[in-house]
Amino acid sequence: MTETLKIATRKSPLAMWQAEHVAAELSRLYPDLRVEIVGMITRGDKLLDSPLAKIGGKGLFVKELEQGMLDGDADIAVHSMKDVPVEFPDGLHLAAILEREDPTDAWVSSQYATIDEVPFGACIGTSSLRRQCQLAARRPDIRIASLRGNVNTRLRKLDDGEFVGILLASAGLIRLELAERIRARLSLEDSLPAIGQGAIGIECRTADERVHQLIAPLHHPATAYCVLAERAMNARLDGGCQVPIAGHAVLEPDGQLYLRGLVGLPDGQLILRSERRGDPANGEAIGREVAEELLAHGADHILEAVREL
Ligand SMILES: NCc1[nH]cc(CCC(=O)O)c1CC(=O)O
Repeated sequence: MTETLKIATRKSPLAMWQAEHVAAELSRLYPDLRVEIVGMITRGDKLLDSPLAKIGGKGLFVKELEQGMLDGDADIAVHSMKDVPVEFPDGLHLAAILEREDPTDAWVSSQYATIDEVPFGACIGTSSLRRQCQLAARRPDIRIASLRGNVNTRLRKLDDGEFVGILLASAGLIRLELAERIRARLSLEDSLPAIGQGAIGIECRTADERVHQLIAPLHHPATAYCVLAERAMNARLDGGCQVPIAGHAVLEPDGQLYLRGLVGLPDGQLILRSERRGDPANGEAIGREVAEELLAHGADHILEAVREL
């Protein structure tokens, strides 16, 4: 009998692309394996227009996929690491992290090549408090309007003329072959990315040895060191829901892991930053240290204030 592996995924175009990417990699590695994609509609997809922070955060996009794996309807779930909650349910874990795509935030606009060219008081679309906070710090005059929906919906709202430009993850645009819409990639100094941005993760049953062996070659250790450091920082900050937290790690040419973290007020009036370098093997400790320093400078007060908004 042919061996089968079932991939659970959300049905948004980006999620489907990511699941198909993993399916293609697995088929290339194992020509005899039958790979099936099981598209699921999550509560988060149904509630796309409500403020996510108020209805339970990002976990809403993964619960159905996790139940599918626990019930045996699927073997793995493919996620954007940015959207994977800190905790996993009993019986499931994160088993592989793929090589990271461009981690930057992208400026998308038909009118202005850079944000610096945007006229005083114009309106830019983003629903990310993290992007909003860093943008407002640079350009306090700019009006920021909420922008929800999948990548294609957001681009349509831009084209409808609601905004002079919008901010999106470069990785999503590149994967959907929309890279030509990127007018500028924001530097890590101007817009520190979200934890896990640009990386894809594979979740599976903790006890499933067969699946672990199948997906092991997709794991990219350098990306994993960085993403696990970012996630350790996020876990210590308790940044589960939609909060203005940024964190990005890189491996430097000398082999050191370099993690930068940021917590800010959504209006950009206050931004706390911290950074650390160290051995990638200690990435999670580095993440906790960056979080501790942010907390020592008052990050907990910022996060508490934001949760009450
Ligand atoms: N929050 C939705 C989401 N989750 C992952 C990506 C982009 C791809 C990635 O970061 O891996 C996006 C879209 C966006 O923020 O523009």
